[in-house]
Amino acid sequence: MSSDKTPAETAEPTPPASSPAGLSTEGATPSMAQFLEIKATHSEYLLFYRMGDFYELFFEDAAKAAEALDIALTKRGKHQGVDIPMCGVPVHASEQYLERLIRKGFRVAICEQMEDPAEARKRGSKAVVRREVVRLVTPGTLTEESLLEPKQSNTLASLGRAGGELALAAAEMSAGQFRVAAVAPGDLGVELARLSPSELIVPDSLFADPEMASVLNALAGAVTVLPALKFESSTGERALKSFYGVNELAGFGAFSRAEVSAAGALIGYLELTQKGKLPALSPLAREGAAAYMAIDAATRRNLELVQTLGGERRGSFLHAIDRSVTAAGARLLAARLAAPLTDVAALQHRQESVAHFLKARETNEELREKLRAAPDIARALARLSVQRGGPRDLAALRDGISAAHAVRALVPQAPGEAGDAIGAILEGLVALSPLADKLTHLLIPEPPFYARDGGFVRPGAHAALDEIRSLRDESRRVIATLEAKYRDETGTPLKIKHNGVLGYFIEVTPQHGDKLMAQGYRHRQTMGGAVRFSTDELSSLANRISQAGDQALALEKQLFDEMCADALASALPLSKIAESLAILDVASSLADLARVKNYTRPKIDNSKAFSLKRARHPVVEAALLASHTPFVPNDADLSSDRRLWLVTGPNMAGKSTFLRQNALIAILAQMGSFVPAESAHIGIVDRLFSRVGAGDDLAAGRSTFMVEMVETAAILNQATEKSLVILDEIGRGTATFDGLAIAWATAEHLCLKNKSRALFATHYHEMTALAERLPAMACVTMKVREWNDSIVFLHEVIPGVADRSYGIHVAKLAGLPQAVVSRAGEVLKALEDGREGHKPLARIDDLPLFSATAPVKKEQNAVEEALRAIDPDALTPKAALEALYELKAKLPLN
Ligand SMILES: Nc1ncnc2c1ncn2[C@@H]1O[C@H](COP(=O)(O)OP(=O)(O)OP(=O)(O)O)[C@@H](O)[C@H]1O
Repeated sequence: MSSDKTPAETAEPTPPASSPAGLSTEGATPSMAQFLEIKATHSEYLLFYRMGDFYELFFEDAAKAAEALDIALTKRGKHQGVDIPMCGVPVHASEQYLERLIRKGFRVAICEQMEDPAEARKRGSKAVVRREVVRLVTPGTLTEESLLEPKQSNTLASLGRAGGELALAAAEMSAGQFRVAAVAPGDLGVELARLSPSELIVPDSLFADPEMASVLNALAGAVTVLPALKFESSTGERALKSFYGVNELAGFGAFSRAEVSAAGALIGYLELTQKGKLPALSPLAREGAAAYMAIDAATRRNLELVQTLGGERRGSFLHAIDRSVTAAGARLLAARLAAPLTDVAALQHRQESVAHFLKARETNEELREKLRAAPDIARALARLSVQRGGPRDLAALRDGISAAHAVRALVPQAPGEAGDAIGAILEGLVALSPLADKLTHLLIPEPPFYARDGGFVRPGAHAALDEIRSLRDESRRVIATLEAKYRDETGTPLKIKHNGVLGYFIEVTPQHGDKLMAQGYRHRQTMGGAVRFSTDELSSLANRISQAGDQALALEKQLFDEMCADALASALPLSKIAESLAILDVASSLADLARVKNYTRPKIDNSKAFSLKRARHPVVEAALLASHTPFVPNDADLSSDRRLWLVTGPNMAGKSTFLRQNALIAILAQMGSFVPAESAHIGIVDRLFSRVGAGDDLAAGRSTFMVEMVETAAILNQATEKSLVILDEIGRGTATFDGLAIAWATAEHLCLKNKSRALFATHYHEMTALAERLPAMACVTMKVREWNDSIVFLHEVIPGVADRSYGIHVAKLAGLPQAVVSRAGEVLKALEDGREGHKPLARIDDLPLFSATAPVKKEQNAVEEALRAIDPDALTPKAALEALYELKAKLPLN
């Protein structure tokens, strides 16, 4: 058996196995046994098994991968008498296949050949090539450019529990960050929503804990369950100490056992997946509690912070405010959006730098030009640190350092208060000239991705390499001369060619073959249309060429390793440069945003103020701009004596837009950005809640109303005097009186118990009566104008109560059949009269049936018509629910 055959090829027939799962090694050949052993220890991974130029997958792995990748599933040999399913991907194109598998939620173990087949044969003709798993590819441990979204960070998180406490650690492998924080059980969902990890490792004991189920289920495919043993704090402490090469962890801070458990398990997982090639991570930093505005997952989703409800980035809040010019800047902006600060001083610091670049407009524009040229230093460095980098990554460092130089020369030290803020950023832009000089000297301007084929060292940069290369090139010229000489000698139009199997050879058409044979040329191969020969002279020349090529490659590889070592020795200053460039990009892009969109600097303090003048919704404003419609700015003032605003008004009048714009502005302000308003004064918001619109959580088996109530419960249980709460049409999903009662009690609780600043939009006009009993509640409404039996929305928030709901007008605008609109008008009148003391249903009974104004059949047709017009495939769950409401409304009353 050849040492490099697939295990399947050499399997001896034995009784058929009942299933490919749980395969035994009984009767297996040595190479099959090797495969099965490796697979057994990586059963939860798809095993990419290196066979020459391919990664091959067998058994169930092959079936799963072939389906996921849409590639051919074949068979290769038999195991215990049964065909072995097999598929494979070429090594050189494996990244693209990996990407697809990872995106589909698979985890992959890469198993390489650790020696040459020839070496294995030295141990005996039946020896198997040594193979080892060199890496486990999981969503949280990716570094490849093709596997990562440039503008999205990729966080690996770890959840630990010890002594009844929980802690979350998070590492950004591709940016080198590493943090840990204790977390209260009730805040776990919020913290995970902020981190939004690509992968969360949890001990099996926690995973089995029913109290964790709803939080962990929300992360679904991102959760990796590991044995609780891996989370022991003593093991964790050892892992951390050895990772940082220290005797004591105290130098990094005082960590609780839960924190050590989470952080230590994370390092352990990196060791497991990276097989010793550990990334460079910053010293473990402990995050203080309450450093960030708490925003739960539902609020993030409802406010469409980073993606719309339909899953698009375009149309999201982040998309509307992102004017960054580098991928690292975009990631930092997203991180700031995910975690708005609660520290006034830190926010003022951020505001100062935005103000500085807003004032220095010309510098800012030049700065943006320079930043645009800055490559992604952090990700290049991460790849190099786990030995997956290439010359292109070294060039990224070279160009990054030079961009940092250019930026430093451009941005002068700022005067006054901005001085501290700008100074702190510029400090990170260290010169690193020796490294930059070396990389510039050695690398060609645009080197290839991989080092394996060479060709990236600049000609003239290294004398010994130049010499070998010229020898190689010279020999190629000698071959051309040789060809001419042999043509003369033989009088044939022979050619000297090269291929991977024969190397260099002489080729003639068959009619000239005998002539060459007669002249003593050495015959090598006869093909259909050609005969191939060689000579001693050609062989020795070919040898020289190939040796020179090998030598050149080895030398380039050595130079590459040296450059990598130099770069990694400067990993810390390099990540500082990367960080400073990203901070500059964010400051300068927020300044650009403020200038272009006319944003203003909010006053931020620890008061409970929330006062905005002429404020706008960043996303709706941008959308309206596209259709040349002006956005109507609105004020908001939620000071203590009118901290709850009850917003009434017809559908489509702009209530939701108004509610959301206030929440978004609070986030913007606490990101350190300027805000879309004429003036703003915001007292730090500790928690932001938003309950808007209807959305089924069918996957979790909860109805619309249940979701609404769960979210409302979370708000009422957690909102504080410093929180901001947005409630849109609470109670809509149930019977009118129940809904009104719940909305009523919720508003009372919010105003009197939570005492939060709150905006409460409702269609229950009855609730405005609450204003008399709640002095801190104010009633506002959306201004509309009636015109020719129709209404015009003015989108202006004014004090007062909507006098009517105009639902029927809106229905008419939406194209409800005229007969339905008229009938609804009659019913409405009867209901309204009913409020004045008559029995409404009796009054409706008194009305002539629909048939009196329009034939019933016609109305049934209207429902049918509407049904026919619906394309279920094109509807979102929300739109479907709304369509259902509309359909019900179209039914004739009986
Ligand atoms: N301030 C504004 N200026 C200009 N147009 C606006 C403004 N506010 C809202 N609009 C427009 O009105 C549309 C409807 O707004 P919105 O969804 O906020 O209404 P609503 O009162 O919440 O309606 P519903 O009660 O049906 O949810 C928006 O899509 C937008 O185009």
